[in-house]
Amino acid sequence: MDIKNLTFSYDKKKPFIELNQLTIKDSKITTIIGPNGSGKSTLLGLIAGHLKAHSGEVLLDDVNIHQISAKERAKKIAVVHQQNEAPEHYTVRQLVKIGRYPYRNKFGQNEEVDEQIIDEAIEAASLTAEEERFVYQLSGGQRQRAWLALAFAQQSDYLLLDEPTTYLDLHHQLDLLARVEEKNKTQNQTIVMVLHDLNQALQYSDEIIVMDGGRIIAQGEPFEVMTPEFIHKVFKLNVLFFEDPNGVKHLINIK
Ligand SMILES: Nc1ncnc2c1ncn2[C@@H]1O[C@H](COP(=O)(O)OP(=O)(O)OP(=O)(O)O)[C@@H](O)[C@H]1O
Repeated sequence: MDIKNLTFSYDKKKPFIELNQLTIKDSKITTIIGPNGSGKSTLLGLIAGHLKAHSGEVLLDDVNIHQISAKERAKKIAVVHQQNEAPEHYTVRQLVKIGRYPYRNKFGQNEEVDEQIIDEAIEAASLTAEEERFVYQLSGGQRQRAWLALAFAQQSDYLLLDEPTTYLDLHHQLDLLARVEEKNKTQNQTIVMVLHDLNQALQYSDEIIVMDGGRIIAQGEPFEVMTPEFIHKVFKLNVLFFEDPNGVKHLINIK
């Protein structure tokens, strides 16, 4: 995915997002970090094709994203938002089935294949025991995983996740990230996610994009980009690296 000369603003007077050039690497996990209001969700909305740039373009295989029909786009890009409104009285399975709609055509659909893909998506999100429950009956964490299962069922090239761990306890945060990582590793799905937790960004990403004031101020491998000096500059945090007994480095906050 390539982004060229992109500008976007919520109020027409002054561009908020201004990006000259950005390439999202295929089959990698890219995480967007940055302070509140820096434009992370807006960038994700532009990449997803939910927002229209004022100038410039988002290219998928050299085709402008807005020239791709909504149905074709849904085969290429799946999005899980921070808050997702489930249709009332849908069971988990019915919700996940929505992920197969883009594959319907005038000849119908191969129901058997679809059912198998839905089974796998529900399994990958660890919701098999919940599949006949109504979505409104689920806990916040289970609900988030139901949306993830829907996105898995889309079998898209790209999976975009906007702060997917926000409503989850730590165990479920790590569980969700592990499931996403598994999809990336086993199916080469390109992942673009927004995370607030800097350690999670460090541990789960191949590439980091740092935003501030609507611009990308750094991009690269996590440990190259996220130095204590840089984190202090962007997030006004005093941090240092701590190496755990397994040799994994973590950022810790100091006074
Ligand atoms: N629908 C909207 N209409 C008008 N302004 C908006 C809209 N959505 C976001 N903004 C503004 O655009 C700016 C960037 O918002 P955005 O949600 O992209 O930031 P973010 O980096 O994702 O923030 P956070 O970390 O708080 O989620 C903010 O100043 C916000 O108030």
